[in-house]
Amino acid sequence: MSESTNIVWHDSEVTKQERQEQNNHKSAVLWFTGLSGSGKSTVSVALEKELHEIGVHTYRLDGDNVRHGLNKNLGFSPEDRTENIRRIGEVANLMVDAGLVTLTAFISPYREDRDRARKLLGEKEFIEVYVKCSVEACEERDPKGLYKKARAGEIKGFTGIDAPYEEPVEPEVTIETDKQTLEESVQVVIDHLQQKGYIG
Ligand SMILES: Nc1ncnc2c1ncn2[C@@H]1O[C@H](COP(=O)(O)OS(=O)(=O)O)[C@@H](OP(=O)(O)O)[C@H]1O
Ligand SMILES: Nc1ncnc2c1ncn2[C@@H]1O[C@H](COP(=O)(O)OP(=O)(O)O)[C@@H](O)[C@H]1O
Repeated sequence: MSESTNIVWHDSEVTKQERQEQNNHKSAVLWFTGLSGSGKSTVSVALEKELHEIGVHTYRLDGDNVRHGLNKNLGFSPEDRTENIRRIGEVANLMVDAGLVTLTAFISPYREDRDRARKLLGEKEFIEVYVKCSVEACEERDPKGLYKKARAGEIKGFTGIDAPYEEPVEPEVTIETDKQTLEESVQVVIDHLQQKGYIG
C-alpha cells in the first residue's frame, strides 16, 4: 500500500468539545471485545437502544456488518484481523470526534491491536468492555452454527478453537454473560458511564 504525501491537516471551526456541549454528554468509544457468541452484538444493541432512549447520541459498528462493506476485502488471518481493528479504531476515532458515544462489537482478539486503538483514542475516550463468557458456553449457544463448522474443520482459524483470543488485562468494564442476564450487563455499562461522568 502506498503512503499519501503532500497532505496537510485542515481544522474545523466546530470542535469536539462544542459538539459534546451541544449534545449534553461526552463522547467515547465503548469497545466490546470477546469470543464469537459471547454477546457483543446482543449487549451492544440493547445498550444502544437504552442510551438512545435517554437522549444520548450513539452509533454502533459491528463486525459482521462492517465486514460487508468497509472491510469486505479482509479475511481472518492475523494480519487481516489487525487491519480490520486498525480501520475500526480510525473510524471510531472520527465518530468520537463527531460527538457520538460509539459502540464497537468486534472480537478484536489481539491485545496489541486493542491497545493501539486505545492509544489513538486516548485513555478518557476508550472504554474497553470485556464480554466474558466461557468458550464452552459460547459453543453451546452457537447462534450462527460457526463453532459446529469449526469443530468439523470447515472453518480454519476460528477464534477460541484454533485461533487465539487474548483476554483484556485491565478492561474498564467486564460483563459476564454466562452469569448475568442481558439487562444486568446493560446496567453495568450504563452505571460506568454515569459514574465516570460521560452521561448525566
Ligand atoms: N475464523 C473466524 N474466527 C472468528 N469469527 C469468524 C471467523 N470466520 C467468520 N467469523 C465471523 O466473523 C465475525 C467476527 O468478525 P470480527 O470482525 O469481529 O473479527 S476480528 O475482530 O477481526 O477477529 C464473527 O462474528 P461474531 O460471532 O459476532 O463475533 C463470526 O460470525
Ligand atoms: N446474558 C446474555 N447476554 C447476551 N447474550 C446472551 C445472554 N444469554 C444468552 N445470550 C445469547 O447469546 C448469543 C450471543 O450472540 P451474539 O450477540 O451474536 O454474540 P457475539 O456478537 O459476541 O458473536 C445470542 O443468541 C443471545 O441471545
